[in-house]
Amino acid sequence: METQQPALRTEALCKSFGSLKVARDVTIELPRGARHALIGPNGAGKTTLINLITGEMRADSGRIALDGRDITQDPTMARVRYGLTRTFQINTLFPDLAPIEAVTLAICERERLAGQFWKGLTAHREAIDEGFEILRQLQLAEVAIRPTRTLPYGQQRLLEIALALATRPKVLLLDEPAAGVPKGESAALFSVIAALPDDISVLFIEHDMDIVFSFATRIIVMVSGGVLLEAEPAVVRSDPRVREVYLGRASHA
Ligand SMILES: Nc1ncnc2c1ncn2[C@@H]1O[C@H](COP(=O)(O)OP(=O)(O)OP(=O)(O)O)[C@@H](O)[C@H]1O
Repeated sequence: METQQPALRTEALCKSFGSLKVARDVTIELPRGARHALIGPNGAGKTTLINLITGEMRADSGRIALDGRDITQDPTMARVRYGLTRTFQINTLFPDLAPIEAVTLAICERERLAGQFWKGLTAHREAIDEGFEILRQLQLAEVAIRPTRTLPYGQQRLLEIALALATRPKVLLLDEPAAGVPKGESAALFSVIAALPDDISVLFIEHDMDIVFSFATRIIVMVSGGVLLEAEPAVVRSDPRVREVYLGRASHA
């Protein structure tokens, strides 16, 4: 369900490295429940935009609002507390922990950061129950107690999303969530992402156009640090500028 207040809005974000402009007046909106893809050729500025939104990189100018709250000046950890979470292109998991251990730890960390010091077995029980519920959402319940290193890579990527969900995000930024996953398994991974609850808005970077056009409800096309077009998949597919700079050039984004 979309409401008037977007879950995330950036306004005229700019960032330069010396003379190289990597973000040019980037204004985007993510409505509640969005499943938006961010695409563009290599070096277009997609990961940079995610870094600017999370606060890992500071914009030279522009504003960012999460659920109407201006977070432009807030550090990354505060943004996570307000509900803005990301995943990375590379695997950042602990190989010897089981998924339920990793997710439960992430939940306990969230509670600690929120200033609620959990005491006693009941509280831990609640964290474990919540952890199982998250793993169930990501179809990982059956492998909950296996060491992470023994899981197929696609399930490891889902576990990274599970850890992100442990922060209770309103907005989830996924930087190539299927990177490294065999092509035949990406669609299954994206169906799980698409089926996340509607109160989580998702922006994902993905190079595989079949996946993008199957799972994105809208597509933001970036070129040279700027937004070329933001539209529904059918409009993006038939836009001559997109074909020229991007789709017609190569299968790799
Ligand atoms: N810390 C940095 N210092 C200097 N230049 C940088 C830095 N980070 C990114 N860049 C440059 O900014 C531009 C955008 O990079 P970015 O990684 O955001 O592109 P991308 O669209 O995510 O590319 P890819 O699809 O290859 O991941 C590139 O020219 C890159 O070399």
